[in-house]
Order: sequence, then C-alpha cells, then structure tokens
Amino acid sequence: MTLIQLSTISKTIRRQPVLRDVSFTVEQQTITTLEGINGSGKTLILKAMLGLIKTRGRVTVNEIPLRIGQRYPVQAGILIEAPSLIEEFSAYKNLKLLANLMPGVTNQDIVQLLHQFQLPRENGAKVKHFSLGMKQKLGIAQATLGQSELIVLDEPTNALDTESIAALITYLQSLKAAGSTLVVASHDHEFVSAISDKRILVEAGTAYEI
Ligand SMILES: Nc1ncnc2c1ncn2[C@@H]1O[C@H](COP(=O)(O)OP(=O)(O)OP(=O)(O)O)[C@@H](O)[C@H]1O
Repeated sequence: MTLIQLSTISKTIRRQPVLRDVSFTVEQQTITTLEGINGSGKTLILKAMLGLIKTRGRVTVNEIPLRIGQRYPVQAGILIEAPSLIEEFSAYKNLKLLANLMPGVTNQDIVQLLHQFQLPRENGAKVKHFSLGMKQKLGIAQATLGQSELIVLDEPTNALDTESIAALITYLQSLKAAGSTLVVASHDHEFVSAISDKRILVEAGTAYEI
C-alpha cells in the first residue's frame, strides 16, 4: 500500500529550478532512500513530502492531498538538518520534553532509546558537553521516539563512526519490522545499500528510481 505519492513536484528558487518533476511513491512499512551528492535536492524533496515548503505538483499522504499549514495526515518523526536540542538539558530531559507531547510514550521507552544509542542515562551530562556524534544520535532518538507511522531522517550517519552506523542499520530495520515507514536521505552509498527497499537517485533536482 502506498503511504506517500509525489507527482511532478517542481520548485524554483530565485529563478533557479531546484526540483524538476519529481515523482515517486513511498510504500507502507518499507525503507525508501534518497541518494545524491551535496546540493542535489534531497532535503528539499523531504521538506516537500512533509508539506514544509511550497512546490508545484501534488503530494498525497494516505491519498489525502497535502496542504501547507494543515495537520499532517499521519504521525511523523523527523530529523532534518541539525537536531533541535536544548544544550542545558541532559539527553533524558530532551527526550522527556518531547515524550510529554506524545501520548503513550513512557519513561521506559526513553531509557530504552538511551541504551540503544549508548547515550548517558537519566542524570547524565548536559547536551552541551556531547560530541557531534552523540548529538546526532540524540537527534535520531528524537525522531524515532514513539515509533511514529512515518520516520524521516536526513543524513542520519553524519558524524557517526562505523560501529554506530552498523547499529543504526539494525535499528532502522527493527523500526520497519515494527510497522514504521522510513524515508532516509544520505550520500553514504554503503549505508543506503544496506537499508533500502526502494532507492531514489537525486541528481540536480531530478529523481530516478534505481
Ligand atoms: N532557501 C534556499 N535558497 C536558495 N537556494 C536553496 C535554498 N534551499 C535550497 N537551495 C538550493 O537547492 C538545491 C538543493 O538543496 P538541498 O538542501 O535539497 O540539497 P541536498 O541534496 O539536501 O544537499 P546536502 O547533501 O548538502 O544536504 C541546492 O542547490 C541549494 O543551494
């Protein structure tokens, strides 16, 4: 079953075409990847898919046409660009803040996520003392907290070491097995090969399935 359909999505910024007739579908309970070099248009496609930017063309989610400013049709966990973290809080407190907005997410869920990403436990260090990789892991943890129906990750392997990338691959596959649909943008070819059910190559604003 199709969760998201993009049909002929185009966008021009300052007279430069940045997206050109992008069309593809995201099927439920699969991992779709967007692969491409810096500046190819991956992030803009993710934003278009989430109704965060205005484009020409049409996006539907569960067959509902997306309109900017309206409630997104499904619950989505998102990491796009830098994670939004409160530097003065611990990893636990950052996740707790988000959990307070999500019905059904327990303290145990937070503790499990901290364990999954090998982040400091409840009374651990403040985020301002974290390494870049630790901040990235906390950003991914925020996006996967509550195992949303849709999980969108932009360059999740940024700043992660090889071991952490291997753990992330297993974790993303377990989220899919538990029912989530994932869309992941990355320029990391090996990572993309390991997780993809559907691969979309993004080149200068165009997208091809490979
Ligand atoms: N607000 C903006 N103003 C001007 N140009 C923009 C803006 N946002 C994106 N672009 C341009 O659109 C193109 C695609 O950008 P996008 O961020 O989608 O690339 P990307 O594939 O995600 O790159 P990266 O791997 O570096 O994150 C780039 O050429 C970028 O310069």
